[in-house]
Amino acid sequence: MERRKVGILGATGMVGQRFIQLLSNHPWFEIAWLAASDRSAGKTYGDACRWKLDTPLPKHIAAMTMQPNVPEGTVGELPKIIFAALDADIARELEPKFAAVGCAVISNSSAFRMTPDVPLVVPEVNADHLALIEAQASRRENGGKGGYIVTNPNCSAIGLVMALKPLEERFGIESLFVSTMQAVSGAGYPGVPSLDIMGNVVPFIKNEEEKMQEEVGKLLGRLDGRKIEMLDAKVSAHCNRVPVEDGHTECVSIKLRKKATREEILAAWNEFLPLQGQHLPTAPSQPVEYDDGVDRPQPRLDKMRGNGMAATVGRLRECSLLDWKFVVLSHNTIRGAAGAAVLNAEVLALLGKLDKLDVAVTPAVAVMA
Ligand SMILES: NC(=O)C1=CN([C@@H]2O[C@H](COP(=O)(O)OP(=O)(O)OC[C@H]3O[C@@H](n4cnc5c(N)ncnc54)[C@H](OP(=O)(O)O)[C@@H]3O)[C@@H](O)[C@H]2O)C=CC1
Ligand SMILES: N[C@@H](CC(=O)OP(=O)(O)O)C(=O)O
Repeated sequence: MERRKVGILGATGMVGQRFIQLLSNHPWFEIAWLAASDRSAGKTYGDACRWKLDTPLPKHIAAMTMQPNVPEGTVGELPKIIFAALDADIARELEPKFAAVGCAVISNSSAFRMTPDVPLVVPEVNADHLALIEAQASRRENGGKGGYIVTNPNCSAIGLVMALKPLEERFGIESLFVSTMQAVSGAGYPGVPSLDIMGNVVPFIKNEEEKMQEEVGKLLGRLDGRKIEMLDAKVSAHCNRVPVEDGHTECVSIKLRKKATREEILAAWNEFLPLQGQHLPTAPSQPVEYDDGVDRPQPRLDKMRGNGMAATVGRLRECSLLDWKFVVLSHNTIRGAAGAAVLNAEVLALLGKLDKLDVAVTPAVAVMA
């Protein structure tokens, strides 16, 4: 099968680098276009990026020239699929420009997650919400070229909803309380100053608690025609930054609508295999893995389960305030960001939603300075 050409916007950042890592040998997608800020445009990727991952930067990627961060002016053809890893303010300005020329914009940013006609998707949880793309087709600013924006959630919300979805399906969720311990890579590069985080815990991450609370409502909400009915449950989040490199850990207490035994809850997680048989390259075979070790999950030991795409759950026990409590861990830049977006793109490919894009941009004739 010929691989589809893709671009990465924000390619030099922490999430952008994960995109490079996950897409360099992807069987369905081929990296053909890279862009970041104006500071990077015109440089080779190798010169523009401070590569921070523990696998080598592929030589052919290091040699690629960074393109301008707008659809116009690309040297050569603009790919129809753009993975975006930009700060929210920049994403708000740039992502619609790519959708308007007919690209599928697979975004990591929070800019449009709560926009009613933009799907906010974790494929194992709510792939049906991708139908909202059709609602975007009628937007005037999308220019009738079939372009659209699809988003994945906040990195802490992703691990949480993976653990919650099987419980919501079988027992219903009335309320929950979650307290996070979030890795420093979640703040991008260079991120939190070392003197603030070494030997310390910072009990504040800007807008994080609000995002977690509202995104859980949309992710576990019900698609009703062209809108999402939010989940009717109370969600309260405390978010903390801890001196961990990668992997967000979350302590959850939950009240269910229907009583459930420990065995029923474990079965719900174990039997949660919504993508089984779809053969998606990035999908973990067991999306929610329960570990019955007394002191698991731990970021150093468990973040790479399912190639960094599984959520590991442990320490299920009764809660004296609500019904049950447990711990969930997921890799924040893989499952929580780039891997989530790649999996969204794989589902879009499977659904044929990458086939009708009509990208028409006049390529620049001159090679950039
Ligand atoms: N890190 C994480 O765990 C997660 C991050 N996200 C989200 O993903 C997005 C990216 O995060 P992250 O990779 O950590 O951030 P970084 O700060 O590490 O990277 C930011 C990227 O944006 C580029 N950029 C900066 N300014 C502009 C501009 N004006 N135009 C175009 N590109 C620009 C940078 O390019 P340059 O090198 O040229 O400056 C760089 O490629 C954010 O929205 C973040 O909230 C989502 C989930 C998890
Ligand atoms: N704020 C998250 C990462 C992130 O970028 O989240 P969002 O995609 O919602 O902006 C963290 O610090 O760990």
